Amino acid sequence: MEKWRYVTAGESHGPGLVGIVEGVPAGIPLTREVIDEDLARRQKGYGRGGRMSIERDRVEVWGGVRHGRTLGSPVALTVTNRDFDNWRESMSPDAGTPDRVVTRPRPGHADLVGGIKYGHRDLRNVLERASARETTMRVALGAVARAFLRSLGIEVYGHVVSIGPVHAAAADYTLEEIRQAEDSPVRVVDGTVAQAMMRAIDEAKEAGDTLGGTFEVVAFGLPVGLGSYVSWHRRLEARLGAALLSIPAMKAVEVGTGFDQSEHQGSSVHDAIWWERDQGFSRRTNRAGGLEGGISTGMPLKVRVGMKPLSTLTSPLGSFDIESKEPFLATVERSDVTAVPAAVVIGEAMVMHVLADAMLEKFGGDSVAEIHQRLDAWTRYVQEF
Ligand SMILES: Cc1cc2nc3c(=O)[nH]c(=O)nc-3n(C[C@H](O)[C@H](O)[C@H](O)COP(=O)(O)O)c2cc1C
Ligand SMILES: C=C(O[C@@H]1CC(C(=O)O)=C[C@@H](OP(=O)(O)O)[C@H]1O)C(=O)O
Repeated sequence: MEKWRYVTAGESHGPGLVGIVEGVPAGIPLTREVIDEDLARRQKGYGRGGRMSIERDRVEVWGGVRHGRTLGSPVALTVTNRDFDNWRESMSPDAGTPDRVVTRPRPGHADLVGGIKYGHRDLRNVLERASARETTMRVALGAVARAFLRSLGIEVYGHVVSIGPVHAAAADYTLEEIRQAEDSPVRVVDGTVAQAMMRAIDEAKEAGDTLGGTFEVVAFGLPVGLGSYVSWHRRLEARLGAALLSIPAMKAVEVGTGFDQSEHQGSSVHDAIWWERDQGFSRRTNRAGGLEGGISTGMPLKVRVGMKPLSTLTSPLGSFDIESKEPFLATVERSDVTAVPAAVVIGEAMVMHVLADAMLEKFGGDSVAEIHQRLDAWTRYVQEF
């Protein structure tokens, strides 16, 4: 069973989002400011639509934290949807006749298949939860995982690699370099491509279209030995892949130089093993992206994610009304043009949930101090292996 378990609830235009994470060790330094920082990071990014100027995501802590430290009990969080003020009637939980009924499914969104699956003839009942608004709470809970991992010397950050056709140069960035992407409106480390990315976003907007892209998430400071090859569901890349593909609009995950590896010979792909008396075993390259046999190697863990262009287009695409069965051209009032910079922060959160779980699985413990002791003993063992 998973050691780090979390659940979220809440609709996009309802009162807000709720989340609980269970399995959080005691003694982790955690404040509202730390969580709000990641929530604010998720709201940023050139190409977001009107909704982000309405929301000012701030967390409320309902349990699990006292005087800036976790208690070992479940951590319970909420975030208010400010937009709910404009939707009070439509989103009321009380009995009544729904207004603002949606009968025109957007190609590429969950509207049609969700309606068929759940028997909803008002497709608002689908889009309210399929919306990526829900990822706000994954990021809030992910900030709890960040605080836990940070207390053990692990840092997880990401950056945009491409938006539409515009690619940043490939590089093995340090943590400090990746953190600099925060100053970029498109969350890109390579500042030389930022303008071209923003131009591509402007052009897509002008054309009533949308753009996808790719981003990278890197975890620094991981010990050797998280995950396992012994069963399919314990392989760390399988767990990371599932977590990352669970983010709306994510369609591809690559570990290390994954796709490129398939085109080269083994001798130029695998990372040679090195040994030194003081340091023990290490690698001088990291094409594997920090994983071998589903187990962390101690090198930075690197995953890349491919995001599709958003489906709500202002330039219309063909669809049929589910009531009248009349064809129509799907159009909208409000949507993001691209959300790749925001998706980076959601990707970080999903990686951190997986890593928090893997750390608990390997090192157990009810308090951070206890886990620290086990991690230190393990690190000594690995050095001497
Ligand atoms: C941060 C973020 C923002 C998004 N914003 C929009 C949006 O404004 N309009 C839209 O149509 N889809 C948006 N999406 C994508 C949809 O939520 C997603 O396409 C939909 O849930 C269907 O799921 P699928 O694409 O995985 O099949 C966004 C996704 C993310 C991660
Ligand atoms: C609200 C968020 O993203 C939303 C995700 C989304 C979608 O269809 O996924 C559609 C848009 O919402 P709306 O229809 O209200 O304009 C985005 O703004 C958020 O990220 O917090």
